[in-house]
Amino acid sequence: MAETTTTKESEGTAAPLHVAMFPWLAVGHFIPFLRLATLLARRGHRVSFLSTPHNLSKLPRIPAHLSSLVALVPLPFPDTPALPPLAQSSADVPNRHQQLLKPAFDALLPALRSFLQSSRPDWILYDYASHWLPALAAELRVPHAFLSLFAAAVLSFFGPPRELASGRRFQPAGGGGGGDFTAVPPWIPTGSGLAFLPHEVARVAERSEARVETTEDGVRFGISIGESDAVVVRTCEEFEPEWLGLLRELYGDKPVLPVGLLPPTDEGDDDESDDVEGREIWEFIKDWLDGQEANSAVYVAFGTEATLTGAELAELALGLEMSGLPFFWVIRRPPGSDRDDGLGSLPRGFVERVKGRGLVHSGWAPQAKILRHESVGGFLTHCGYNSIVEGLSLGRVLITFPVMNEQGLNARLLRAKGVAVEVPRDEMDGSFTGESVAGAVRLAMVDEAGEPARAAAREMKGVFGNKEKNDGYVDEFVRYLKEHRKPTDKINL
Ligand SMILES: O=c1ccn([C@@H]2O[C@H](COP(=O)(O)OP(=O)(O)O[C@H]3O[C@H](CO)[C@@H](O)[C@H](O)[C@H]3O)[C@@H](O)[C@H]2O)c(=O)[nH]1
Repeated sequence: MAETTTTKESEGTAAPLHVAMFPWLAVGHFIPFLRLATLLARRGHRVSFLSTPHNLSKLPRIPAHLSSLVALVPLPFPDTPALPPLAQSSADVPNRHQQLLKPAFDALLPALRSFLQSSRPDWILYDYASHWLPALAAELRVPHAFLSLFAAAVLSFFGPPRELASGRRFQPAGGGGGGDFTAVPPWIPTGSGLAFLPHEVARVAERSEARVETTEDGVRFGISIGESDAVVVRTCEEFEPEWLGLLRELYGDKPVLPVGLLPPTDEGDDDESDDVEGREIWEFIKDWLDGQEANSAVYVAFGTEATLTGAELAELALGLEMSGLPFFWVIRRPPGSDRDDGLGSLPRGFVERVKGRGLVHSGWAPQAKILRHESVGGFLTHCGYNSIVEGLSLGRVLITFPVMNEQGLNARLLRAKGVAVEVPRDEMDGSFTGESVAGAVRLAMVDEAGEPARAAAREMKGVFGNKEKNDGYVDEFVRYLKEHRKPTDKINL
């Protein structure tokens, strides 16, 4: 085939970029990708945000004045009879069936290829799961960067990309692999304590129950990192200097670029509640928050993927009741069930007993807005990275209750940074008592012994919530993208 070389209209560092973004099928991934999309659009760059139609229809609103710069590009979701209708993201699928989404995600490759061939973006930013994307982008000569929604400490824990891509890192240590996730790996300082607890590993293993023939996550990670042109990490030098340093050593020549923490802004970029129902929910919550004293209430939420067992919900409820403190608790509706509001496991009479002091909400709640309310002092969280960023960007002390994925590592990182109090649990089976919840909540929120954690969390606001610093990282990232875009565009005819 003949190859012609054309000069791009956009050539030169002054011209705006066209950046494609392709997140994994998870709400906790759409939100930060979209936040970065908005930040690029604010700087005059064009973004193509690629996902499946149902996921795109549920994204938070893009500010009206930027919407012409952010194109939502639908990629048809393949027919997957094993999944419930319209289940196109991890929030719609129970944990044990999560892996069913992977083959469906992989089947988006041909549509992505067509998009890249016809649109020829300057860059594509992709997530950990599309291990096939770097080869595709390289073939089409599209610069491609892996956008890590995981902290540098977490990436460091998983180790060098070659080891990950070989599949050895995620194999049990006894079977010849390096995968004892409960041990601090040899390339990490032992004193860091960065490792999973046995019960956290068991929760992750639940996923294998569905027995889906698909590339395992470690391999996806390894190839996504190893074959990228650059690794972009949602973090900053001020929060993770030691881990960014180690990551650069582990990744060799690969550029490692911190993009800042991508916190929610108070400029309405994350305003999900522009529909009537959303506005009503917020009014209701705000009324309750307005009635609490400043810094007094605990916000309790576990993200979009974790489903707690009935026993865990019941014990948490007892703990919140025993703490004697005001709380606002968001309970997620179990995926795949229209009628179950998730409240059935709460102890009998609990809602009435805590009435006035504690409020339980079933379903979606505007988390970023709630955390911004001055009544909220602390956040009992599953340690999803978005929740951590949102809480610390407002200086809220964290009470950690990791459930799955990398959340255990996040909890260890927060403990090392001194900004959190972890709910004590049995290391082997994860069990805990209401007393341990109440103790952790009171320590974080009111006890004198918890003041250092509260002070450290307040201080983190200056890092996580620092607009100027975070903007600086995005500016630096944009500069890199501009400097490393392809000056000419080769088109195969
Ligand atoms: O009722 C809700 C529920 C969630 N959110 C928002 O949804 C996001 C949830 O993100 P996160 O806190 O990270 O939780 P998950 O979506 O459960 O997190 C998944 O994605 C994260 C980022 O990769 C990982 O750290 C987690 O382990 C993984 O479970 C946040 O922006 C929340 O503000 C709401 O606004 N309202």
